[in-house]
Amino acid sequence: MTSTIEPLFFFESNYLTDTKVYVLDSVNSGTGRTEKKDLYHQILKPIFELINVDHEYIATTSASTVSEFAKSLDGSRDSTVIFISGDTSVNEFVNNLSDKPSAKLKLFTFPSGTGNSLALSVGLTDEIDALKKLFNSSSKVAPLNLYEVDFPKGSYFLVQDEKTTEIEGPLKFLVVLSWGFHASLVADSDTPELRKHGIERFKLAAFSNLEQEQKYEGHVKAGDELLDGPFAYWLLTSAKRFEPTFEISPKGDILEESLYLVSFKTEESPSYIMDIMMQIYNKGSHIDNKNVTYKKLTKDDKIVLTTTNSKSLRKRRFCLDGSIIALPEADEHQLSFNIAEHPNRQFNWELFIVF
Ligand SMILES: Nc1ncnc2c1ncn2[C@@H]1O[C@H](COP(=O)(O)OP(=O)(O)OP(=O)(O)O)[C@@H](O)[C@H]1O
Repeated sequence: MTSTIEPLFFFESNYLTDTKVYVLDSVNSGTGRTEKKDLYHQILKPIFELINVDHEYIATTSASTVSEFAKSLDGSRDSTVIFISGDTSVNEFVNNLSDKPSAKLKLFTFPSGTGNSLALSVGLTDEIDALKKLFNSSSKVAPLNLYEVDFPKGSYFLVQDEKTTEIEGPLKFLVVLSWGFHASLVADSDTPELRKHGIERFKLAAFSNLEQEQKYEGHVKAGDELLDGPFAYWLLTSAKRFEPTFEISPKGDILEESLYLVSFKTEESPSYIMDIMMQIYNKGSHIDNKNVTYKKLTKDDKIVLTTTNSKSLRKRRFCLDGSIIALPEADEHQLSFNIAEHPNRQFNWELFIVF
């Protein structure tokens, strides 16, 4: 009898020549594009022309370009999609792939958004560093793990506090699903005014949230543990860091099929949230704080979150890789999460990350 051991990742040098190549430039990501700050036109296009990389360039023109592009992929060929974006655009792409075709999809992510947790998680820390990796013959490819969340019926996307699309089925996330303080600051920072500040927008929104009580009532069953709220902070993540120095999950490894629950309860003290945020910035030392829950969850763990007293909009907003989702107006809700058996699949597509 023979047995084979599948490697976690393999070296890959031919994704620019052997697959159909797309460059998806999400032009609103980060602080946007200007004539002087335009990675594709200034750097990538001239190099691709020089070395004859046949590719299709798509620049977003609206909030639906990413999803329309994902829906348009027909799966007739394996493809490589190079994202010049942040995490939200990658999430929108994955969640809008069509359920008919089947092919392999390799994703390469330039860290061109605000948070860039996915790119950071595979060591792509800045655009120039990522550019070197894109052309490096010893780049690696690994399965891109996706996690599933089932929102209550009637939940909807919220863009700049306005209701947009209603959610029709379970959604995938790649790096983070949050509630509480984290979701609130991401939601509140999504205004044209704050977006001009780049990564600082999260800090500005964080300070205004710190002036309000952070009390999100409910409980979570995570594996063999039942944790009672009210929570100030609550999230599930596969990533190690959300920003270069914001080490939310020091034991996290995006290449593993696992999530970490990071949460802490509401306290009376005026400074407890800031103190824990500083510990996160201090090499993730919050995981040693007895008030912080830090728990690894794998595919055998059932995760169910119940929210209570959650009628007010601020209490029922969630962040899905940067997108904001609101639950319908009701006192109580249940959300379930799933770590699948083959987490790098969306319908019949097989997804990989290049780094
Ligand atoms: N021309 C456009 N008009 C309106 N919305 C756009 C346009 N281009 C992109 N978008 C949307 O803007 C968002 C950009 O999110 P993305 O994650 O790429 O960047 P970010 O928010 O700066 O980074 P991060 O998610 O890492 O914090 C996506 O929802 C995308 O669909």
